[in-house]
Amino acid sequence: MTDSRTTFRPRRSVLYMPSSNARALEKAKSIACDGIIFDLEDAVAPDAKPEARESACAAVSSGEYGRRELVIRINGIGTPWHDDDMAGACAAGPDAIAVPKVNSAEEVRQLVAAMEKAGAPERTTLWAMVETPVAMLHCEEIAEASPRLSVLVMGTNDLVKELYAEHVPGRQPLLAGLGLALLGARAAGKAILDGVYNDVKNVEGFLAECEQGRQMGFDGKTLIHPGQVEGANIAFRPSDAAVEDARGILDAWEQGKGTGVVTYNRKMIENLHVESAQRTLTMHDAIEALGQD
Ligand SMILES: CC(C)(COP(=O)(O)OP(=O)(O)OC[C@H]1O[C@@H](n2cnc3c(N)ncnc32)[C@H](O)[C@@H]1OP(=O)(O)O)[C@@H](O)C(=O)NCCC(=O)NCCSC(=O)C[C@H](O)C(=O)O
Ligand SMILES: [Mg+2]
Repeated sequence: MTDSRTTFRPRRSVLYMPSSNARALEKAKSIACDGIIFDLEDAVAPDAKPEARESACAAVSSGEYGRRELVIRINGIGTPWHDDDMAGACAAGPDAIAVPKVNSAEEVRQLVAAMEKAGAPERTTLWAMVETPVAMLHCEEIAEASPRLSVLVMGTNDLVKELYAEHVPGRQPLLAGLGLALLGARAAGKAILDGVYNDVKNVEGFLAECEQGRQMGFDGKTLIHPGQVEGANIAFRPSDAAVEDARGILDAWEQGKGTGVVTYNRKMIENLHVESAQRTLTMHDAIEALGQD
């Protein structure tokens, strides 16, 4: 269904919002994020869950969020709200349904079967949140369990909790998990989003984490506050220099046609660099087509 190697949808900035927060739901219509996750899980108190579910489904059906990718994060398998959330989300037909704490390929297949049984539209994909040690150790099989699964999402708060680790600059305690999840997603040809940065007032720390996430290979970052959107949009788009380099590489390759290896800016260029350059330009064009930033 979706293969991040052959299709590209910008997911630089994907903003969570509590679906119980009417002001946030309204504000998000004008926030320049690539995607919105209407949360029914951790950001919503148990008493508020039924009303939040209705609000999230109404928001998705409203057509008022423009070109943004709309995702409903339902409560996890085994919780008292899961079945009603799944039924409501499938009827609303968002771009995707995100499910927290997915731990195995079997759970992915169970979720996809539930989506089919509930009549989710074909275009609604599954996003699996990976946020436990057991998920880190099974990311490849989770990612490849179904063509309907399009995106893995890091849940770094839960992962820190489960590891008895700490949130520190540079995220050393999380690097093994982040790396395993990236390997699993890419091996299966799926997109993968980095986790959230909790300190909403710490711009420097946030931007450093965006930079790290992009360097590692994440497609974008999940966010918790509107103030984080612009930084993520810039960090995860190809820079002007990267676009110029990509064009230069393609030109140099074209001129040296048939030689198998050329140089550009004194550096060796082989077919693999040409493929990377093409990906950079595909990303650039897709972001330009959004008509913002
Ligand atoms: C973190 C917040 C609680 C901060 O809230 P607040 O102090 O009210 O922020 P501001 O006063 O600066 O808000 C300014 C305006 O922006 C709107 N706003 C705030 N956050 C959002 C948002 N996420 N989406 C849309 N709009 C938002 C406010 O309503 C203000 O609007 P206005 O009054 O009209 O000017 C808060 O930002 C927040 O609740 N964030 C989301 C929290 C959330 O969704 N958490 C769950 C997901 S994170 C997670 O669990 C990941 C994973 O599972 C893991 O394990 O890591
Ligand atoms: Mg979580």
